[in-house]
Amino acid sequence: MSLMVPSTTPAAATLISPGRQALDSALFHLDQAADRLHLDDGLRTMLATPRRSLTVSVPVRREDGRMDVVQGFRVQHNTTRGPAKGGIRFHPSTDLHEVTALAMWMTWKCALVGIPYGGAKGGVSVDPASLSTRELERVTRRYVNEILPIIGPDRDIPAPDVGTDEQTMAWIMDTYSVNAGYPVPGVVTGKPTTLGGSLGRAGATSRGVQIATLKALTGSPEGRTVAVQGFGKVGAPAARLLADAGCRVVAVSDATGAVVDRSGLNVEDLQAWVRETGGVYGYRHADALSHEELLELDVDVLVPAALEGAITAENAPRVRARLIVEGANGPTTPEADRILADAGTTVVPDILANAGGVIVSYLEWVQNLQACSWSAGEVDAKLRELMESSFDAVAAMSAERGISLRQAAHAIGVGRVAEAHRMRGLYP
Ligand SMILES: NC(=O)C1=CN([C@@H]2O[C@H](COP(=O)(O)OP(=O)(O)OC[C@H]3O[C@@H](n4cnc5c(N)ncnc54)[C@H](OP(=O)(O)O)[C@@H]3O)[C@@H](O)[C@H]2O)C=CC1
Ligand SMILES: O=C(O)CCC(=O)C(=O)O
Repeated sequence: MSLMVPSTTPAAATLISPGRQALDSALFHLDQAADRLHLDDGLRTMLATPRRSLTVSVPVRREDGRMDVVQGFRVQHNTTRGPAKGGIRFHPSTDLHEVTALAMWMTWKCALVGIPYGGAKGGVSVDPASLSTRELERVTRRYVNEILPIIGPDRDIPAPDVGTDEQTMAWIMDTYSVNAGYPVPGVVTGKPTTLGGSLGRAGATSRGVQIATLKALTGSPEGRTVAVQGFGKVGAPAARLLADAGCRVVAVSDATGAVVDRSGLNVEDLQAWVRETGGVYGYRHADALSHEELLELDVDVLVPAALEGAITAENAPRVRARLIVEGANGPTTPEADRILADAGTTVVPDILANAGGVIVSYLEWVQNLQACSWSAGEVDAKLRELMESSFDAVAAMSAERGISLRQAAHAIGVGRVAEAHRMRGLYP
């Protein structure tokens, strides 16, 4: 049984919303893994269907007194291996399909790296840049109040994603705790360290991207050229860490534009420019290029670290990077994957490459539950161990079975969740 039919032409893809395309991709990869694992139709359907999906209306009182209403979502895709876990995204194009896809990827990711969680994701269809800090706080608190009955340290633990940050997590912790009547730091991860956040969480996803890149690059990273799409919480520290490891970061982009310097960007200086001006656009010490050109640069490594659907059937034939390390979730469509595989390009898939964030979220949650705190070195050592062992398991299966790293990662992640279903007897 096939769970879906992916759109096969670029023209067809443009008729479908980005969220629906992301969900189609997620279902396509599940389908492939289910075939490989010989899962029966009932189990396949269970794994394709979210356990719980909540859509809420979030009224926002604007500074000028107007009242807007935006949509919010929390999808718990699976809770068979443990409480649901996953970030909260604030973005204007977020919809239920996108959040469902992202929640499903969280399930496989947590299973793949062996942490005791299911998968979830949340989102609010709002542009955070268009709101004042007070409006943002009101949206966050109201959204959390609406999803309150289904979250909690034993149920579902949110974290940052696109458009949210440590401050958002602090408001979530506070809103939940005020309702509970006592402080509940373990309800959310990615908090400021003053509220029980873990050392190392802020850069954890990027550190994982660095570890995955260094594992995937055969030979020394020295002088290897890198382009990074997205210069936010994942992309900017990833660029910096890859430069620290000896790579030459030649181009980065954000929503404002893209910049290139073949002799190597000074990432720290560029971060200072972004803090000052709000984006990479106009950076003095580099040339401008288009968003599309960045993805097609002749570089050793491309790190997509923005949104889904960046590399498609349309632009994949022009992608020249030999290695793609997916900092973002779902940046490569299944059609693009096939084109890249035929061209001999290695893709380290999202559920492996960007797992550093949820790994350190898990470490933060464990510290919260035990009321203790670990040093930055302890956290980094555990992160490194889990990233490297997960990478090795995926690479070994890929080599053994002659399948892509993405297919191997999904076979392991989906296989572990399917096995947990069988053991619990949820599927008699
Ligand atoms: N934060 C985390 O811990 C984790 C995040 N991820 C994934 O990583 C990705 C990025 O998340 P995160 O860094 O947290 O999000 P942020 O909101 O911090 O950053 C997103 C970045 O993408 C940029 N961007 C948006 N649209 C484009 C575009 N068309 N071209 C180039 N850049 C663009 C934004 O630019 P601008 O600032 O100008 O809007 C911003 O620099 C997402 O896919 C997320 O799901 C995965 C695992 C964990
Ligand atoms: O840290 C977490 O719990 C989740 C991070 C996340 O949203 C992701 O890995 O996509």
